[in-house]
Amino acid sequence: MCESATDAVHPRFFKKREIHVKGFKIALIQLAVGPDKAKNVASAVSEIHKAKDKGAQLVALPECFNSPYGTKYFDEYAEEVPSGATCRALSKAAAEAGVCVVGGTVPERCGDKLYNTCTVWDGSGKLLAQHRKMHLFDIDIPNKITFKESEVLSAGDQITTFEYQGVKIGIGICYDLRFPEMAHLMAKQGCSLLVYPGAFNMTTGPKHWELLARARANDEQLWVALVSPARDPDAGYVAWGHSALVDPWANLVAHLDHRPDTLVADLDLSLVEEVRKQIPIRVQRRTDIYDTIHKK
Ligand SMILES: NC(=O)CCC(=O)C(=O)O
Repeated sequence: MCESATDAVHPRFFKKREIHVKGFKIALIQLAVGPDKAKNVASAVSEIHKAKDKGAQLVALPECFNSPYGTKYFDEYAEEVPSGATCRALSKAAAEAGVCVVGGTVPERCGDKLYNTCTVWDGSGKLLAQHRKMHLFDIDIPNKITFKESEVLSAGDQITTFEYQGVKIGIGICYDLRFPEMAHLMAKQGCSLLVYPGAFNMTTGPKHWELLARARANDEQLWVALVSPARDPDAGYVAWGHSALVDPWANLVAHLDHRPDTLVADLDLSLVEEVRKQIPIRVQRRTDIYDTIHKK
């Protein structure tokens, strides 16, 4: 029952799949996604186990990892959360591997509505959190990309944060990344890391994907992880790829290119406090002024 462009890499970037700083080890799985749902889920499960073998404590999958991304697919691939086959596979994988799984997203069916939903499973396979994409991807860039999730999906209305092994983590889904207010609310709930399963495209990906991750990290002084599907040039919607990790100083510390791969990184969570202490914007906000003007 349900409730509720180009691949050019800027010279300043360094490409590295494994970094070693102290803290919390995460794996971002840039999965190859195709039309075969069972195959998509099986390869996600297999990658979760491989990531565990590399020491990951949290493993994250991309947006729409069990289905091609496109409005015409959502109804056919949709499942109830948490009773559907994909959720059951994620729960089992999380329990068997003993890791937290941020389960990318799946099209969720709830009554007569569909949502784009991320589920989060703890190391015993228990559902820790469920986030329904709050900002639907409705854009129209003539001769480039027109997409209207709202034709078939309903929007979520909740901020989603959870705690795992002492780390407070927030979840947004793809287009949610464009909304600083949402990241701000998650930071206010104590998050040190925001994870965004996402699938930007070949028009907005090169322009905004990394920029937005660095902007959110800089605004909120926390870690930001973006997890994309791998690029399939023959798909109806071609994902940008480039899963990425940004630190609380807004450095792009690691990223992938467009191919199937896994980024494993050890997050130094002490950087969150370091940057917040050294650049104390959190206590310097003039909410007295903003609120007054806002009310006029
Ligand atoms: N799946 C999405 O929400 C795509 C968002 C996107 O590409 C963007 O530019 O924003």
